[in-house]
Amino acid sequence: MSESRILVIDRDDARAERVATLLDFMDFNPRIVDDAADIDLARARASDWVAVVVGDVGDGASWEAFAQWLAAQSLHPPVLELPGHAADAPWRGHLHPQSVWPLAYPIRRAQLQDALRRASLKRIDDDARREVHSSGPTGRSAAVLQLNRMIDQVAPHDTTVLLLGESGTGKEVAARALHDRSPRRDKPFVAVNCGAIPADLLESELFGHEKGAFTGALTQRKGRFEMAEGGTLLLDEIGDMSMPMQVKLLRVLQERCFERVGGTTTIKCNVRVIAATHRNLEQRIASGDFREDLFYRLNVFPIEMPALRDRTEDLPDLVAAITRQLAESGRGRVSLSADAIAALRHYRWPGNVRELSNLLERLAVLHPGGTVRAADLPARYRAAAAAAGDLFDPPPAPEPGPAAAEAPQAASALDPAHISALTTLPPQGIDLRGHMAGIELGLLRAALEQAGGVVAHAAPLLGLRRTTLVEKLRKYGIDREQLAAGETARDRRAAAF
Ligand SMILES: Nc1ncnc2c1ncn2[C@@H]1O[C@H](COP(=O)(O)OP(=O)(O)OP(=O)(O)O)[C@@H](O)[C@H]1O
Repeated sequence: MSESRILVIDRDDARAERVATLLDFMDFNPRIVDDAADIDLARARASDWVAVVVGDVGDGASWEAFAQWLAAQSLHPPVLELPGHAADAPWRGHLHPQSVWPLAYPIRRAQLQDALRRASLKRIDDDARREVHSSGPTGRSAAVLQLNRMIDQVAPHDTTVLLLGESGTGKEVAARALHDRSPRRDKPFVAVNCGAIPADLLESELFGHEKGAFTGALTQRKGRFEMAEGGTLLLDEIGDMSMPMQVKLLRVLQERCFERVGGTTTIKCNVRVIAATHRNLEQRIASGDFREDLFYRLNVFPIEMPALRDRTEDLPDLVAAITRQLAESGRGRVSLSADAIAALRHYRWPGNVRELSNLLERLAVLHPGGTVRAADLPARYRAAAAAAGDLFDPPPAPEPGPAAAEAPQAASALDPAHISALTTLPPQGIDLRGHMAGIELGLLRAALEQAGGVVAHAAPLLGLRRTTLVEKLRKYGIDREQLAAGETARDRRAAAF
C-alpha cells in the first residue's frame, strides 16, 4: 500500500466513499473520518498527511481546530475543498491561502488527478514532505524554516510587522510573502522606500496631494496609502524617515485616516502596514532620531531577517531559485558547479542575497549558458575560499586519446631538475590545488606564446588535442589576442567586479 496518505473529512458517507475509492485507485492511501475530532494528532504528526479533502464538516468547529493545529505545526498540506463551504468560513483563516483548492462534485478521476497535480502534489516524496512556499524566503536552514513559520503565523492577521535585518537579506521578499499569504493577497501590495524619497516629497508620496497644493502640483494625485487600499503597504527604510514625517505616520497608524497634502477631506484607510529597516531603531531612539511611540506602534510583531553568512547551507536552494528567475525573465542562463557553490560558502556576503543575485546575473552575462566552476568565480569569492583552504578542484587531467599518445616526447621533455624545482615544498607549505592550477595556466600561456597564438600548434606542445586545449582556454578565460598584453580575460572580468 502506498504511503501517500490523504485524509478525507466528510459526514456524507456516500461521497466520502466515492472520493476514497478514486484516491485508492490512484494509488494513494485515503483515510476517511466523519469528524476532524476523531483524528489522532500524535499519529498525524508522524504521518504528515499529503492532502486533506474537506467535505461536509457539520458546524466546522472540529475541522477549524484541526486546521489551526496544522498551521501551528507549520504543516501545509493541500486542502481540496468539496463544494458547500462559505467563502468566509473561519477555518480558512488558519490555512495557507495558497494551499486551498476547490474541487467540483460529482467528481471524476481526471478532475481529482488534475486538482492534486495543480496542488503540486505528486506521489509523496521528500519535496512533498518539506515545507515549500511558492513565494517568500528560500531555503531549508533552521533560520529560514523559522522565518517562514513566523510569516505564516502572522500573515492571516492585520498585525503590523517590523522587518529588521541587514541590507539585502530579503526584507521586501518577506513583506511580499506576508501579503501573498494573507487574506489581502488579491488587493494591492505597495512598497515605498522612505529613505530614497526626499523628506519634503515623502508626505505627498505617502498621502497624495490636491491640485495646486504646492508649486508643481498641477493635478490631484493619490498617495501610496490610497493606492494600497484594502492591501498591504511596505514602508521600507523606515529608520531613515524624518521626525516630522514620523509624527504624521503615527497619526495614520493610530487613527487610520489622513488628509492629502493641501486637502481638508479626511480619508479613511484600510491598509496593513509592514515596516522594514536595516538600522538599529533603539539606537536611533537613543540618539533622538526616531520616535519611541512610533517604534512601539511598529514593533508589534518584529521579525529578524537572518544574514546570508549565517545560513550558507541555503546557497544551493538560493542559487537554483535565482538562476531560474534569471532564465525565466530572459536575463540569461547560467548554472554553478558544486565546487563553485562550495567555494561561495566561505564568503562573508556583506550584501547578503542581493549580492548573490547580482553575482549570478553577472555570471550569466560572462558565461552565457555555461556552468561556472570555482575557478571561474571573481577574485574576491575565490580569495575567501582559498583563505579557507578550499580553492577549487584540480583541473581535469587531459583525457587519453590519439593526440596524447602522439606526444610522448613532449610530455617527457621535462628534465629531472625542472621536476625537482616544481616539486620543492616551501617550509610554510602550499595550496596544492591553486598551485597546480597556476602551473597549468602558466604552461598554457607559454605554449600559446611559443606557437604564436595558433591553438592547433600549441596543443601538441602540451600533449593535448586541439579541442581539449580550446576548452581549457575557455575555462581559464584566456583570450589569445590578449596574450601579448599579458592578461587573461578572467583577469579583466575580475577587475570589473
Ligand atoms: N529568497 C529569495 N529568492 C530569490 N531572490 C531573493 C530572495 N531573497 C532576496 N532575494 C533578492 O535579493 C535582493 C534583495 O532582496 P530585498 O530587496 O527583499 O532585500 P532587503 O532586505 O529589502 O534589502 P534593503 O534593506 O536593501 O531594502 C532582491 O533582488 C531579491 O530579489
